[in-house]
Amino acid sequence: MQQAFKTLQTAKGTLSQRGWFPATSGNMSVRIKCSSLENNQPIIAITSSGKDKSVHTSEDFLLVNLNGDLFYPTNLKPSAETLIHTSIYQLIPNCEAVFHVHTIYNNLISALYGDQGKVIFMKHEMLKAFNIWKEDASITIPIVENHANIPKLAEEIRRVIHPEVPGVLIKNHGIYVWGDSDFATKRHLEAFEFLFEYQINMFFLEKFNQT
Ligand SMILES: CSCCC(=O)C(=O)COP(=O)(O)O
Ligand SMILES: [Zn+2]
Repeated sequence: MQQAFKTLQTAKGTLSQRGWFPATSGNMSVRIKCSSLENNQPIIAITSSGKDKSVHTSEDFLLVNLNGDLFYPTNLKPSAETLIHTSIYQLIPNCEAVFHVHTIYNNLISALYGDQGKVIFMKHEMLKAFNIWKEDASITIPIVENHANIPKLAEEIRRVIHPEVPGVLIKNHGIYVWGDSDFATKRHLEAFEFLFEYQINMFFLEKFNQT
């Protein structure tokens, strides 16, 4: 448990320094290795709800099972989006960590391509960060509508995610990213954000050249 909280704290510090958790947005979780805590059922460590992620406190993380039931410490409130995390762990084999951030670039991409329900990136060296090494490499990231109702949003996400692509965009909200370790999840998130920033800059460059 202590190791999981430490892992989350380190990643939270790194990503918050980049401004990827504005206005208390975002949340993170990792799977707990020693799951003997409650009848061997899978357990995740997840961020508390509504915290300033740039500040470290003793109340930043807690433990829930894959039904989202809180069991340690019981005085804290888990992320409002816990159901999205637990859905991803349930559906994606080998998922060990899930990070969610709201950035300007992932919001712009979701707004630009949301109506198509997906955005495709092709022939970028950065696709190797997703272990795609083919000459004609591409990745298709699903985009779902945002819903204030989290069970409805989680259901939308469950409908589109699959093991080949470790992320899903939520329109005008943010991105959920996962991997088979916290290291892989961070690498996937950085690669997605790189591609989004590239695409938005390319979009405006092309517009500028047309004028
Ligand atoms: C301004 S943040 C709105 C809620 C949200 O989308 C989010 O990612 C943070 O929710 P949490 O309960 O995990 O703090
Ligand atoms: Zn969010």
